[in-house]
Amino acid sequence: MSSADSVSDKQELLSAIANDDAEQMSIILQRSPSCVIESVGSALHVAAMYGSIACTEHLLQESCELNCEDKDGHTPLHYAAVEGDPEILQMLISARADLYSTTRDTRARLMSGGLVIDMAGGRNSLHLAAENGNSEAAEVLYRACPQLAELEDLDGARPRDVALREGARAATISAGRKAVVDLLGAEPIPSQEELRAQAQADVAKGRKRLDLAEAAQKVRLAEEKALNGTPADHGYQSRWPKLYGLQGSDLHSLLHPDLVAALSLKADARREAVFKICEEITPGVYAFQCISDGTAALNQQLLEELDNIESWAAESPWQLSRPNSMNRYGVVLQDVGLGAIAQSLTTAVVLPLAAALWPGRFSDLSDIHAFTVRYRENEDRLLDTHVDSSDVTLNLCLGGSFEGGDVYFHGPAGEGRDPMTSPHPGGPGPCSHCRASHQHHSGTALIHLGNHIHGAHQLRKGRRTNLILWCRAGQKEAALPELD
Ligand SMILES: O=C(O)CCC(=O)C(=O)O
Ligand SMILES: [Fe+2]
Repeated sequence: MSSADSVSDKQELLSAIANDDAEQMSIILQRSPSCVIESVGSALHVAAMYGSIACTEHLLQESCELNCEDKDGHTPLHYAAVEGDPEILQMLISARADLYSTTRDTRARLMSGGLVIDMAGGRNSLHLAAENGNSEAAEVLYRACPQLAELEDLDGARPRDVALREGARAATISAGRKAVVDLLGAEPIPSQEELRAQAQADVAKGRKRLDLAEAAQKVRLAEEKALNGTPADHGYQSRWPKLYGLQGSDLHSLLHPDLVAALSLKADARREAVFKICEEITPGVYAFQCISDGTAALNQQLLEELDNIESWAAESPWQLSRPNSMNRYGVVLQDVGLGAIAQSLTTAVVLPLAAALWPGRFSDLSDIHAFTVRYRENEDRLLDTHVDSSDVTLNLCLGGSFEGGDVYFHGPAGEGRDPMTSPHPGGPGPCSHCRASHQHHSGTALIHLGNHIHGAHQLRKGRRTNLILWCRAGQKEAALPELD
């Protein structure tokens, strides 16, 4: 199957399941039996997530793999518990889904579409129903297996504790969580302050575990990359050598004059000027002209340099690795020796803009993951709905000639019921969760918070390359996020 087929099959499969059209779903699955949605998992995951009864029934009759895991280790039963549809849960339980399967500690580091950035590990489906205040779902699970209520997650919390602690993050405990708490035990409920302190401690513990795992992973990767070296270490001749040592001060002559003028002002005046040059396309997402178009503009140079590296790499034993699992045709800037650009752009543009747009929130953005994404026919052509593993993301269009491929934004994760787990139904057609979309042009950029749910529509024609900077605060303790 060509990658173009797989893109449209994936889209059609999603739409069919979202509409609970079992007949259409089965036609697509017959045509592309291995059609999976990378950010979600199998067709059964999607059916569980959308509460699609006919599709779930059909898949179970076809004896699909009941306990298969998505790439973060979640089973369809987990999805059903998070979404809270009691009927779907009952169907999965009757089909003998594994009730004891638990979540892994998950950090959506690799642009995975999906759940919150740090997810506590060791949670069973009753924990997940409790966490989300899905009382009917909790009841179905508890009746099927009372033992689940006694099991602890990796932070030592049982499902009832999770409902209480999650509830403590909001001003008042929701009716759903309260019903779960009452269902799962009669012991006295600790005060809001105590619960909040426990929730805070759990978040800190979980973050520490994930930080350690991630640090170990970083060391392994850095060792691998050091062995591999950069293209220059292997005799690569650069097309634009100046790019490799680019400093913040060099950028001033390369960025759009209005941006440079705004950023050179002091605090209040800067804030005012920043709001003038940034268009807020939906609350918290801003578009602005970052680089003036023209020949030999910074974005053009970078594009040419990356193309040059790629052509050279094709003929060389040097290994070009890709940025993450959702981007098969991009490049990590650091790997090719271009880390200085990311550093300079962050210091000269991202940090001052973020400080002006989200006052008091960012004083440090020193942890940077910079990479490109490229879409074109017969390669990747879209990006599934996801959140970034960043505090702030800069997305700069380097150029190319293309049609389509707009970026769309749902709401921020954790706000209301915007479906972090739900993929976009496909194409730029109506999507009830979409709040805005942005058409890229060479030199324009978006700046947004990493946890704003978003994705990229399918590119219809041509080729587009964007530079993405995922910027995070160094080691600063982040506050417990408010829920509800
Ligand atoms: O523009 C794109 O294709 C990628 C969009 C994205 O994921 C982002 O802005 O973080
Ligand atoms: Fe993104």
